[in-house]
Amino acid sequence: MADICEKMEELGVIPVVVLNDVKDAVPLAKALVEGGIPCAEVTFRTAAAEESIREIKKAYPEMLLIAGTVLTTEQVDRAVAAGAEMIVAPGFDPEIVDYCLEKKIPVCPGIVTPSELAQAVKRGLTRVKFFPAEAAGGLKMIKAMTAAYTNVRIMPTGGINAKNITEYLECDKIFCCGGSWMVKGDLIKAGEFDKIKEMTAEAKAIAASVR
Ligand SMILES: O=C(O)C(=O)C[C@H](O)[C@H](O)COP(=O)(O)O
Repeated sequence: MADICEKMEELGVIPVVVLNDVKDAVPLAKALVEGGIPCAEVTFRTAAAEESIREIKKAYPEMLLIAGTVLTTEQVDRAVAAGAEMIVAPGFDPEIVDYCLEKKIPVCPGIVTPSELAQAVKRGLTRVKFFPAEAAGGLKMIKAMTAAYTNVRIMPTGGINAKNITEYLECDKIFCCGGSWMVKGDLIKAGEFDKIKEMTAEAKAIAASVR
């Protein structure tokens, strides 16, 4: 878990991807790698997620692949078997978190409130996702909450973009940010992988300028 979180911190930005068609998986991965962010959180919002992770892992074994929107333990197993190295979810589901901890699968659940954060801390987690970040109080909320839970660092996701990511990354309570702005569904659908590469490189440059 520590190695993966370290990698995430180095990257600064985790692209959150929704893939509707497996054929887009490798071109998208290529754009991310060439743009300088060899990482993707592939969300289990679509049926293509599992196979997409498998295809990307085959083509780019060095990429850090995270499974997102994992809502069942069955999806945990499928994601890991396909090559995902970490499980992420939008919310805190004790069943999924405990399942991952028991199987020693790195897990980064979503939290929004101190009560949810307390559940994570109780289980020994020191890295959590804060989702939906902007809608749930953004940086102000993160700073207030982590003042009480000093050992925890946060990955805000939801509403983060090239304009507001700098202020998030400047906060030492934040280890990285998740976001979909550089891998938007319409760009993938239109096959605009050059544009994705360009926006990924821009995201990478912003993160590098802060860290
Ligand atoms: O599905 C998950 O595991 C999530 O936590 C949700 C995603 O991370 C956000 O939907 C990305 O948010 P945007 O960058 O605003 O598009």
